[in-house]
Amino acid sequence: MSSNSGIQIPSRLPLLCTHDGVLLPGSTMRISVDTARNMQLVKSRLLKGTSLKSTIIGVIPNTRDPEHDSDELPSLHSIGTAGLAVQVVGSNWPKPHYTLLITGLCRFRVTQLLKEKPFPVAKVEQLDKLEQHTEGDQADGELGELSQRFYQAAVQVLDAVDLEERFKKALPLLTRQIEGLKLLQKTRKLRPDDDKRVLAIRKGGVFPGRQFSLDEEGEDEDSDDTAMLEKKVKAAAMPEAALRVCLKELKRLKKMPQSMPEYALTLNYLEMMVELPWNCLDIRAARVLLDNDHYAMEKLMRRVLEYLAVRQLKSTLKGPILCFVGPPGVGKTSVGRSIARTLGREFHRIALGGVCDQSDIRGNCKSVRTYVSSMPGCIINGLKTVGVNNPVFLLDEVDKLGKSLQGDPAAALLEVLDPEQNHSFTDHYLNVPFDLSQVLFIATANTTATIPPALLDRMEVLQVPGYTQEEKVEIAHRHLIPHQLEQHGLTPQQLQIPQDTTKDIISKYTREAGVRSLERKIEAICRTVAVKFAEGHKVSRAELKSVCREPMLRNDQTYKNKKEDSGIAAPPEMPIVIDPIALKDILGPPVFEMEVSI
Ligand SMILES: Nc1ncnc2c1ncn2[C@@H]1O[C@H](COP(=O)(O)OP(=O)(O)OP(=O)(O)O)[C@@H](O)[C@H]1O
Repeated sequence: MSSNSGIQIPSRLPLLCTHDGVLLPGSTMRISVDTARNMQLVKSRLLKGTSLKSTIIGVIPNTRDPEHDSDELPSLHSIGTAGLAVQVVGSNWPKPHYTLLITGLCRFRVTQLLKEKPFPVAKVEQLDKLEQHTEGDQADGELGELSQRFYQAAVQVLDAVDLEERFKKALPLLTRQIEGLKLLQKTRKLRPDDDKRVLAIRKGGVFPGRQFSLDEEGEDEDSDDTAMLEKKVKAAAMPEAALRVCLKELKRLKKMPQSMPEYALTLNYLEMMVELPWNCLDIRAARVLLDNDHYAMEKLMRRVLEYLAVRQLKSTLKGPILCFVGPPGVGKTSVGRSIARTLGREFHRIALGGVCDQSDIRGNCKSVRTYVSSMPGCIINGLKTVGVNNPVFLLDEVDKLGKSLQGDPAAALLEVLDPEQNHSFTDHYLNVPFDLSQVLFIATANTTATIPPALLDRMEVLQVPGYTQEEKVEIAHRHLIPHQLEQHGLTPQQLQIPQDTTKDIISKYTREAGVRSLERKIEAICRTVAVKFAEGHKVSRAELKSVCREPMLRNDQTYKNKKEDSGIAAPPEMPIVIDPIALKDILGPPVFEMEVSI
């Protein structure tokens, strides 16, 4: 390339129109000249000229068939290649023609056609700036290096005179090229949405060794990509050992030129690792989830998270099972449900209240399987319902287990909860062992006083105390009201229950440690309002007013008159705000009076 440096083509060039090939800079081709215009050019320019300049002509593609070449000059392609006529050979057979051997020098653009006859001459602008490709030029450093590498590879192949040796030399180059293309394709498939990084890899090329970064921005994008990958690796909740391997690979990846085939392979590996469902508990995510579901349960949640974290570290842990003890309606069942959701497991509640027969736990006797009444116990039934072997089973009301002549259900439950035995739990109906070791059991009770001591011994009791009035108000507004609105197909834009109304519900209509009655009262309000909305078009406004107070009374008199006169009211105006009068209308007179100290 450096041999071409400094070439300056003349600003006017005679144009040779070709129709059977395109001359490209750097290539040499034979051109057959037989049209009148081209013959004229050869005769008067190439054969008569004596200077080097006279042997440079413009070769321009012209698709027109020479058979139909007329006097009229066809419209010319605007870009052509200046070529050096190295050889001219003439012949009269089968018809007069010349054969030119021409080497392409550089591209040019036709700026003005100066004359058409006897052959076209045009004013041209040189396009390839050959002089830029000289050594030492700052902008050309990488191109120079590229051409150097290309040259060395080409010389290697050139030196291989023996065909077998030539194959041996050329094949690895070709294979590497194909390998690189395949890797690029793979990377593109792997991250179809991330064109930027494919582009960055493509820019890097597939040459071994130093990375040819043609774009500094590309490097920045790569470091962004590895940073992103690092984040994903850390967030993938993989076990410690896997995380260590990933971080090591990531470190290697950062140092690796992306042009190396191994780069794409490592990237592939890491992408795969982050996408695997590691099924590990992300304690931080679990905390957020549990906190979102419940209010004022920090202590209980902290212990639950500790319990889950320890189980995650040691899945074979044969520790006690958790038992939530507290008054009704404080959220014991719903915490159990949230734990299942957090773990991504199925949830099943087994009501133990009133169970007094051990066959309720472990099924009817195998010998009477054919009897109509024979059936599996609640554990196997539960597993059948959820269809997986690792659900969360909530053993509700363990304190209300009974006892009868048919055997002690607590004894059967002991077997279920004992990690030493429950991997081969035998239900009498099935009569084959079933592994319960993957099931996560959580028990609930209102009091520990009536839990059989042997069972209590296997449990870690977590007290769930009742709530204060303020906590109940918060629970109502954060959880109960939004939940009930949703259940009744209502929105906060349709129904609003102010905090003062909630306080009234708590103090005048409920008397409980938990929030179950409070939830029922909110449900009653939602139900009434939902019915009114559903009947909206049939109910008169006056009727509606007797139930709900509407704060946004419209001032539009025509609207009011129209509605009141017709008696066929439009849907209630929004939002409906439940004030003390509306509350009394819906829930009736207060059930409890405020206690006043005298
Ligand atoms: N802290 C809380 N935050 C949000 N919702 C709560 C909270 N405590 C209770 N609830 C809600 O109150 C309702 C009753 O709770 P839940 O049925 O879990 O009570 P429980 O303690 O299991 O009662 P029981 O002992 O009668 O079975 C549920 O809708 C639950 O979501």
